Amino acid sequence: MAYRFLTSRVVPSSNRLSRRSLFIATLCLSFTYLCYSLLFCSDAIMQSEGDEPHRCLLLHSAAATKKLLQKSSSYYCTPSGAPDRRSNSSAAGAGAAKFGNKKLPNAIIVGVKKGGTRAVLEFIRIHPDVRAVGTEPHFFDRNYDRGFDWYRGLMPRTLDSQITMEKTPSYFVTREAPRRISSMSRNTKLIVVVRNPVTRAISDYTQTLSKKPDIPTFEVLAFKNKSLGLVDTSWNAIRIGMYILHLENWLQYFPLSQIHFVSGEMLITDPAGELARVQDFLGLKRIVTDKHFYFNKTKGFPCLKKPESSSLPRCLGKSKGRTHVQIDQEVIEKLREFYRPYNIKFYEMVGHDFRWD
Ligand SMILES: Nc1ncnc2c1ncn2[C@@H]1O[C@H](COP(=O)(O)OS(=O)(=O)O)[C@@H](OP(=O)(O)O)[C@H]1O
Repeated sequence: MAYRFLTSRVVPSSNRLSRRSLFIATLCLSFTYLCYSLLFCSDAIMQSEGDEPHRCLLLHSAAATKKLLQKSSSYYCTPSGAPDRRSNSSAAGAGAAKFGNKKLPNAIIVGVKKGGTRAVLEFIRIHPDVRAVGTEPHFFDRNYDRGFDWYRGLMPRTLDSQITMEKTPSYFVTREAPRRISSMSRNTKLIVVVRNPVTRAISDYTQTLSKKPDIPTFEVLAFKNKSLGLVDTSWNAIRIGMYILHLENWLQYFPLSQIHFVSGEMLITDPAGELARVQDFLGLKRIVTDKHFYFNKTKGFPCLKKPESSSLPRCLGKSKGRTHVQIDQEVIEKLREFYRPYNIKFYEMVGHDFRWD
């Protein structure tokens, strides 16, 4: 049909060879465009506060809430670049998208920033009994005034048997977050992905530097007085890693048994092992296993073998696994010393030695 259309309208009937060439050229152009669209949208599995915004989604968003809603329900892109409105990729997820109800989350990944929170959410959401918001709602820190109906509206539809999840890493260090979450439900399950606080701080700084190249050096920001070893605990990149202090605040509202700690280091070396424990904690059947992961040598991280019913990308985006800024060994040693007593108290409290020292 297309060939006939072109031959009858565009090219004079006498020139058969050039008509055929024109038709082939049109086909090639369309195919190139299709490939480009696929590549353009295949940059990252996921977006978050720390990630670059999803380019396809930005094209389709206007007002803030609408954008968040679209982003949260649109994680992958269709080949044309239009958002694919699936919150989850599983068949059960697709069913729930039509028939379920929006519910407040049963489980929240509350921290920590740069701990590996995106990896945990993306890995757990391949479970058919889990559905999650793609982006960070920041409800319990920045958007609390919008109310629970607004928050619920961001959630994907779920069947009764499914768990609703979100992740916002800044909750862990937000003073009001534990009280607010417990007022939503005292049964909310909390997941905290923790990582060596020194590496975490460097990761945090590397991310900020990528957005604001003019900031002072890590060393200048980290110390009030370096020769005296006086660390600046008012700098967020340092403060976030004092895990025990933040945890004490959570423990005023939630029992320890309701908080699960994921090792950010083990998440990279043994993602299946960490995910097995997350599934146990959430009361889920162990469906996400080592069969779902492979180690991507180029990326240097575990990636998903195949997001179900999609052939789209399998590794996290470029903002995950950045090359860190080089920091003097002496600075690293001083920070290790600084964190040691906090780490030890944290290990004692949670009953697990994360071996950061
Ligand atoms: N599978 C896989 N792929 C890529 N990256 C992985 C993975 N597992 C854990 N990580 C580590 O996650 C770190 C980013 O943490 P978050 O996702 O919590 O960051 S953020 O707070 O949402 O910005 C990120 O930190 P950096 O390496 O410093 O970039 C990663 O080390």
